[in-house]
Amino acid sequence: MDEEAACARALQICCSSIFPFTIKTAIELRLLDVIAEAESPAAALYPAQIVAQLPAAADNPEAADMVDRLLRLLASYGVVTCTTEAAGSRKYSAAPVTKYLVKNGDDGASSMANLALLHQDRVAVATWDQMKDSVLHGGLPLQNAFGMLMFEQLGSDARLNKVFNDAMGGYFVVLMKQLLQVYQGFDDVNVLVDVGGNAGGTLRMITSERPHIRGINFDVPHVISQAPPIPGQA
Ligand SMILES: C[S@@+](CC[C@H](N)C(=O)[O-])C[C@H]1O[C@@H](n2cnc3c(N)ncnc32)[C@H](O)[C@@H]1O
Repeated sequence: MDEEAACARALQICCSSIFPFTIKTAIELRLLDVIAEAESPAAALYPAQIVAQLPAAADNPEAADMVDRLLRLLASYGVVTCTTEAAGSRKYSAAPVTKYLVKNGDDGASSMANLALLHQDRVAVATWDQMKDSVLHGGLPLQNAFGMLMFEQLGSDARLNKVFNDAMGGYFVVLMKQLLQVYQGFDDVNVLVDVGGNAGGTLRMITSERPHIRGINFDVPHVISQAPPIPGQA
């Protein structure tokens, strides 16, 4: 790596927290949903067209300009595709990654968007802030920040519990769909216990594909009390 590349890399590293918070903002504003739902997959939208379609009305006259800047950054990471016209205006369209990050895709649960919201949640940010003191003085960062372990914290904070369960309930669908297409190991299983199975989504997918299996979801009370029943299971 030459000196100029090393310097540019160091600058990128120092600014790297900007990207996950831009993703969080794009997901919260549903920018990616608007882009992904454009008339055809190849359709590209100007920032002003995207802002006009946001579920929450924007009264900031600079909203389109800000969205343009957010999306330029996301385009540099391949989250969306950016095309620049001769006059300098930019248009945005979906990239292969976009569908995994929309909240309202064809299959609402098949999204990793809620995982990004969990990892960029204010509790996560406050936890990372404790990392240095954890290294120097011991204790887990979350425990040092909030005085309790993660699953105790989830049991005492209904908002955070929902953020966590929504995150678990989205990304695994994407992964399990792919796994169930290739994995044959469930064929000879009669009873399957998912320890730490959260709301039972993984078990639901497995037992609907392999109906001969009796599934038992095992998790902590504040998760099980919110978990929907699994059709066909006792
Ligand atoms: C990282 S999540 C994984 C969820 C799910 N298996 C998945 O892959 O999406 C860990 C799960 O373990 C559960 N858990 C934590 N401590 C537990 C305990 N002592 N007994 C049962 N479940 C527990 C949590 O409530 C949470 O749902």
